[in-house]
Amino acid sequence: MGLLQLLKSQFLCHLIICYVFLVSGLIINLLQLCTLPLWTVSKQLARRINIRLAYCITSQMVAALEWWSGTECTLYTDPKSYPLYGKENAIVVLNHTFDIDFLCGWTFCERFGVLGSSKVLAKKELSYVPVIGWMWYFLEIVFCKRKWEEDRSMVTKSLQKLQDYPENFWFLLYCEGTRFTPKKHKISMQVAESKGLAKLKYHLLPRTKGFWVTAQNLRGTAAAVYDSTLNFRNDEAPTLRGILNGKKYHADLYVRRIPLELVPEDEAECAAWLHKLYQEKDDFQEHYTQTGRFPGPTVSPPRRPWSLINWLFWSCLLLYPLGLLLTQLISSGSLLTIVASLAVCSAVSFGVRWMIGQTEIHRGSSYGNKEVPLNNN
Ligand SMILES: CCCCC/C=C\C/C=C\CCCCCCCC(=O)SCCNC(=O)CCNC(=O)[C@H](O)C(C)(C)COP(=O)(O)OP(=O)(O)OC[C@H]1O[C@@H](n2cnc3c(N)ncnc32)[C@H](O)[C@@H]1OP(=O)(O)O
Ligand SMILES: CCCCCCCCCCCCCCCCCC(=O)OC[C@@H](O)COP(=O)(O)O
Repeated sequence: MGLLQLLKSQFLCHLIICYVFLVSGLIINLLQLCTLPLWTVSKQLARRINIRLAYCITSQMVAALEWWSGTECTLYTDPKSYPLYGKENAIVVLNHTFDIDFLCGWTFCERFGVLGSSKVLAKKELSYVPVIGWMWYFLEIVFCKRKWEEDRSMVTKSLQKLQDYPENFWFLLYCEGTRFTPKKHKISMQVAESKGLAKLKYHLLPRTKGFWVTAQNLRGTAAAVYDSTLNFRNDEAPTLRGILNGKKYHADLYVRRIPLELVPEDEAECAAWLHKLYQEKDDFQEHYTQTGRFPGPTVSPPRRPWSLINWLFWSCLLLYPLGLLLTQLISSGSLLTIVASLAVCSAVSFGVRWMIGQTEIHRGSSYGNKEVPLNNN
């Protein structure tokens, strides 16, 4: 293990990175709160400011992946579609298989200049996560309870609000609705069988309602669906803890650009279209398993310096007062202040561990885990 690698694996380094992330995140959340009065005066200006503030948070995590861990991201795509990425609004359909698939998504957003503005149909529970979840309120992220009857009108309203969004965005949909586990896969394949649908080997059965409502409400706003299939080389199982430890992964992403006009408007036809899309995605994953690559030509969109610059900025801003504080603390020699400081460090460490836990599949929800009574007619 090299010296740099040894340094990256040190708990103290992680604590410093997490301190910068947490404190800068809370400061940005506060600044976002201060933009509230602006929404009534100039909604578009408030949105543009919030896009930039959100970028300051999410790009720190992207910087950890790109610059700290040095993870490589390769894109497999049609060269004719490539120039359009980042220049139009799009609905992104991505497999939900890895702890950090969302972070790879963010990384591609960063490379195409849409990181601050990108959106997702996210489960309501994530809105309570400090920093990220609070930031999402101001980004007009669409939340769902994963109960269609309750979600229908709220999701529709939130999507309609995006029709006059001032900057290009990608709207991410994990149609599987939850992350892949063998148990959830087994249950969803029982549902597939009962519906007479072909079985999938690498994906859960997609939930079609969210996709249909998104396609319907973003027609005329989004130009295309980006069908995206992600995998990692050498059977890597990447985690956020691995990224913090400086572990380098190799992400491969296959993207097909499908004009939104090709997605049927009728709900049942749209559902059938999505099921067929997932069967194709499954074939791509099979191809990857057999050959170690996706079909078609590759490009490696270059990493941009902005995520690193932003990270260095916040580190300098927040580590200087921390250094001063620690020096004063040690020179004061007061046992009480030292104990209080250790308690604050433990709180930061505990808080961040809890947040990292949100990204771990083995701590995932029970959604899709329960056997459903099947109608085999
Ligand atoms: C490559 C570039 C990447 C770009 C990235 C861009 C942007 C990045 C931005 C942000 C990144 C942040 C990342 C954060 C990630 C957070 C993501 C999440 O929180 S995922 C979870 C929430 N999202 C979803 O669930 C979306 C998909 N779900 C749906 O669309 C659902 O339909 C719904 C709208 C949520 C409603 O949920 P509900 O449970 O009520 O679903 P349904 O009505 O569809 O379910 C009933 C239906 O399904 C059948 N059924 C029953 N059991 C199963 C099963 N196990 N599997 C599949 N289907 C099942 C059941 O028979 C019913 O069928 P029918 O409709 O025919 O009656
Ligand atoms: C600079 C780097 C510092 C890193 C240290 C701090 C890390 C803090 C990380 C907080 C990240 C919070 C964002 C969580 C996004 C999780 C996305 C996700 O994958 O959600 C799962 C849902 O889709 C489905 O849920 P399940 O039904 O599978 O359950």
